[in-house]
Amino acid sequence: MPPPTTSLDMAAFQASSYDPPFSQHYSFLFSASAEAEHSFSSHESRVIAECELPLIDLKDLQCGNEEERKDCVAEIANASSEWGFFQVVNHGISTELLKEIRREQKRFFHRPFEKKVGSKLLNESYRWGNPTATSLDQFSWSEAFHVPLSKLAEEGGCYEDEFRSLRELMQKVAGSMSELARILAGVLAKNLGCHEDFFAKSCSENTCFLRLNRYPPCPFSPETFGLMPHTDSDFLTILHQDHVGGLQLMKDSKWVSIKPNPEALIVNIGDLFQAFLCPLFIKLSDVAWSNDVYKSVEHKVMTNSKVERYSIAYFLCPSSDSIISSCKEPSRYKKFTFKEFRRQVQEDVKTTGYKVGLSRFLL
Ligand SMILES: C=C1C[C@]23C[C@@]1(O)CC[C@H]2[C@@]12CC[C@H](O)[C@@](C)(C(=O)O1)[C@H]2[C@@H]3C(=O)O
Ligand SMILES: O=C(O)CCC(=O)C(=O)O
Ligand SMILES: [Fe+2]
Repeated sequence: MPPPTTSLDMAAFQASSYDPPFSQHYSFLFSASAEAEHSFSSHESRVIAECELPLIDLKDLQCGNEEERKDCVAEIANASSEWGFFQVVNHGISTELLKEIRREQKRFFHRPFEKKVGSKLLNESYRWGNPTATSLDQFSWSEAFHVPLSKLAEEGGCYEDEFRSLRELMQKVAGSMSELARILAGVLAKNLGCHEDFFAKSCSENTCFLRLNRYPPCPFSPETFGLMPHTDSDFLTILHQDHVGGLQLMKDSKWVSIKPNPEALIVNIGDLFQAFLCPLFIKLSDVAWSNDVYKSVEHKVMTNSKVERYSIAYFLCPSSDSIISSCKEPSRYKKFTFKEFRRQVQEDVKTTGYKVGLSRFLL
């Protein structure tokens, strides 16, 4: 069936009972006129290069000799500065567990839409589309459960019996990803002259999130975003994408797509690590450094018209009152807390339709 091009055709597009009603609620975004006006050229995504992210084998980090360990640390630090992204194998999370949670995630998202949006499933963490979108490039053709880990631990946290297994799997995956994030953040912090356990202390189970993403097939322009371009509002993200593909990152001012690798987990630097400046009182070396050593890089997800896509993301976040960057020399950013950062992001998304992020806090 050719993709519908007018709002009339759109109504004919039969979404499944579990798909969010994107067409009905956002028809004004997809009507022919809106589409004609919207120049997708700014996010030209037709012919783009596919890249292999830097692939880092973590076995050298834990059981390699000193030389291999140092090489592994250097690979992690270099990729975080040059790409802002890398992928890791021998990360300690079993492929079987990741396959199992994708099965349960699919079963969970395939519940009727009304059930997902109406009930308190996963503590009202459900979100879909983008209610403030006024144009296609502010819209995300996806649905997600953005779950605070603190809620995952709560007994009886609005889980229906038939999804107890999903909750248990989420706890297992969150636990493993937390451990991996702590190790990687420790390596990156130490490379900045900071205590290795700085993040273990400022990011606890109560401040981090696990996000389940589903990207339904999209029958409209192949340039519709599954998730609009953004940088992550955290220190570090650990991401498992399934075999479908669609994730792209900005590299040398061009979008490049990231080839799915079922054995690997993707790691990307968030805004907070880019702005991070080790509090001087625990700076362990006189390394001359400032912020922006590691790069929080813009990325997006593109839809496809054929198959749904799933991903699961772990966000390493500090407590709301954590100070991210002091304005002491040589910081490029004024002093701000995570709470101020998130509030500014939400205000910008509401008023402009886009996240502005770190540039709001430049000195
Ligand atoms: C890490 C995150 C940043 C984000 C919320 C999220 O937890 C995952 C998606 C991100 C995104 C992408 C589109 C928008 O820019 C945004 C405001 C949103 O609604 O989801 C950002 C979020 C953010 O920066 O807070
Ligand atoms: O689904 C993906 O591959 C990326 C998701 C993402 O960027 C996010 O949840 O912040
Ligand atoms: Fe992201």
